[in-house]
Amino acid sequence: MEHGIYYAYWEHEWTGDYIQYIKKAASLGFDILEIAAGPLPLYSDAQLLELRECAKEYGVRITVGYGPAPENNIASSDAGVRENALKFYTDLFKRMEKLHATLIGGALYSCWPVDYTKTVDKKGDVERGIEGMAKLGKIAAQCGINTLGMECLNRFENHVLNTAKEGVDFVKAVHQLEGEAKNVKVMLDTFHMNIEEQSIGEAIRTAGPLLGHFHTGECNRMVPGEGRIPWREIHDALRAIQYDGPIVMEPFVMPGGQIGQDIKVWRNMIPDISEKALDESAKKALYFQRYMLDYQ
Ligand SMILES: O=C(CO)[C@@H](O)[C@H](O)[C@H](O)CO
Ligand SMILES: [Mn+2]
Repeated sequence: MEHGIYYAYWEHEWTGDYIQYIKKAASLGFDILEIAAGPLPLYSDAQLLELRECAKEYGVRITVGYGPAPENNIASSDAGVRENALKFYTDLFKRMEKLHATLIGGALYSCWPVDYTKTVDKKGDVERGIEGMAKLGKIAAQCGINTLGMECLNRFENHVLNTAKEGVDFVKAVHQLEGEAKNVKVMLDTFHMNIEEQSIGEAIRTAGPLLGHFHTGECNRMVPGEGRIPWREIHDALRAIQYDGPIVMEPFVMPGGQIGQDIKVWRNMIPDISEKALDESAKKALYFQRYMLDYQ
């Protein structure tokens, strides 16, 4: 199985020197580096090529994560915003094709984190989300993107998909609407499942063959192995459904910047947050994750 890490572990902003993080991921033994989509629209073709070649040289696969800004909400009740989102993703998918990146995950069906000072229209957001993802899936397929992970998030961050069951119903509705959008898949994250699911193992089994991407982290978003997430149960469920997609750890252990604000980290989660300590902790977590989750 391929194991990865989200670059944001080391950062305070939704951007960074991805070349440096490809090298770091490789040196720590990861197969995948997940990057944030946000900065990619500002990259020149030369920069995209440089990133692609660096990943190739270091044997690291690039996957993409995105917490959509409100103006890129494909399910907005405002038709102008939906139009803008369609343009944004169409351009992003072309950039991903240049990067040879075939997977993107997150709340692509909505925006993130949701502004709950406004009244929520769940039914409307789900319906417009299905229509939007049917369009995006088809466009992404033309760019060689085989996975658009519909991340099921906890209630405090989004209201559209909170459970694996909601994710499955949503994805099936997208497939029914657009046969060429089979790349729209369910994405689960152990941190969110811990809050919303009655059984984490059952949630994974519910997603079954529709599961396309998987994030890991402890209940408080520390690296895998430092908390009380039921890793054995997860192993058994992933084996039962024969999941062979990526497993990307997404730890957040430091406050500060937009990342600290969006993830709501208000304290150092570990005593030493030096780069060296973070690297060692990631390496140990990778060893733990391979040991716990790889199955025969
Ligand atoms: O789990 C989460 C958010 O809680 C992430 O996967 C998020 O969607 C991503 O950080 C956006 O880049
Ligand atoms: Mn996640």
